[in-house]
Amino acid sequence: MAAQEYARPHARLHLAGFFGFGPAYVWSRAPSNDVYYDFAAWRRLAQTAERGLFSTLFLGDSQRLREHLGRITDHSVTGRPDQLVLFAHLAAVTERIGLVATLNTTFTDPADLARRLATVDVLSGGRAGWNVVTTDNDWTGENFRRGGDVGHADRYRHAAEHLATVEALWAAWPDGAVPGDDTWSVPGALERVVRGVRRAWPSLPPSPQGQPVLFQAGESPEGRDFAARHAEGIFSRYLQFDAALEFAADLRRRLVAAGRPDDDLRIFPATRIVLGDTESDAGERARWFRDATWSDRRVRAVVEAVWGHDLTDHPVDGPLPATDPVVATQTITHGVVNTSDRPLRTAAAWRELAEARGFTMRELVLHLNDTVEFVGTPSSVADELARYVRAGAIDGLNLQPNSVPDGFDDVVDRLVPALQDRGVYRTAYEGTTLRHNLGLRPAVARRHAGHTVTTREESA
Ligand SMILES: Cc1cc2nc3c(=O)[nH]c(=O)nc-3n(C[C@H](O)[C@H](O)[C@H](O)COP(=O)(O)O)c2cc1C
Repeated sequence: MAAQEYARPHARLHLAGFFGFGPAYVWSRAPSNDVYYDFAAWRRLAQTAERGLFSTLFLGDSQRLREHLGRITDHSVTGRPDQLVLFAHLAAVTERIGLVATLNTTFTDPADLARRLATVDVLSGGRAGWNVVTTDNDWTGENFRRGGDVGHADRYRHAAEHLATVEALWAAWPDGAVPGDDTWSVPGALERVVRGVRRAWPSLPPSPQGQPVLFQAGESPEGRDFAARHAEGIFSRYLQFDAALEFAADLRRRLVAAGRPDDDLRIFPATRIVLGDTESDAGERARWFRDATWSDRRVRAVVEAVWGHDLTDHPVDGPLPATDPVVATQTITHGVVNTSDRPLRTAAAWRELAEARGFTMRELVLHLNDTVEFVGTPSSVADELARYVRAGAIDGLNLQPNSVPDGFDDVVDRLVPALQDRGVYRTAYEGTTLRHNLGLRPAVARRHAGHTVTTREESA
């Protein structure tokens, strides 16, 4: 496609330093798992990302250790530091990069979350973001007073109410009002937020970006509509080119239906990038990362999660087990990657696929976990990313480092200059806030003068 034929010939790519929790080379081959709790490693990653003019850091969340066959497992990252505490530290050693935390609306309290997020936003000079998730499992719920699972529709209803309260609290402190100033201390200057029969008061003034930037992650029609109504960014799963284009078009339609401009939201799927001196060098590195990520033990764990019992003696380079899954012990609450609540059906589908394609157990698991990655020379990867961005398929990437703590080095040193040469990447931060650097308008909830502060009429 010639440059002038693109839907957005002048669009620019945003990079986000992302840390997921699936099976990953990054944690399995790091000098030790302790690197996840080592501040020096986080600082190095954050400062490298900022040197590479990344728009933001972006952390996923999981609030409970995972289980496999009834026992705590280390097949995925074990434990995660509290994101806002980590970001408070990282804000002190960075200047411009954004700090987007994934926090759920199902198990948190709005006033508490509003205050903690506003604290990071104010202390970082307006660099905070909130990836609003609903968290869809009861094994996370077990760690919270609210407990258990909440049905899908209820989760989104609850999320809308939670978010409305948080935004009302953020908006209730008048812009420019300073403690000590007469306009601030007079009764009624600070607005009270009424939520049901309860009252809440704001804790902090707004940061230079007004309020944290809102992201959303959830892909059902309800999730997409929630994003179209409230969010300014979305963490998506769609990266195959046509699927990404279709997803973007669907979201733009929903934005317009929600009364917003169709360029009001940034789309960030997650991926990895593997660079090499030649295409074949890059391909070899990608295969090496894949093999290092998918140890025999991890391959077996994916199958065990469906079959429901230990398969230690089953060779991973042979066919799937001939026996059927042990149905009774397998439920979605086990919380291991790829868990299924319909083991017999999943096993039948996997067998059919493996037989049709002649897959061993390992080949099947690799096939099922095959995600779109950008593998090539800096120049070929930059060309491909420019195509995605200019066609309007994506706005940014949640980029997983391939190793810790040096995982962003080659992207920053080799890919970023190639993207800049093509005019598809910034050469300096445009501003000091995350909102400014993502090219966003004021938050949806703050657009209209005299925005609503009261989320529900106070009952008598
Ligand atoms: C790309 C993506 C990333 C997500 N990341 C998280 C996460 O880090 N933590 C979390 O608790 N839930 C996460 N979720 C779960 C969602 O918040 C939501 O509960 C789930 O996707 C079910 O909603 P849906 O049917 O609208 O997709 C993620 C969902 C998607 C699609």
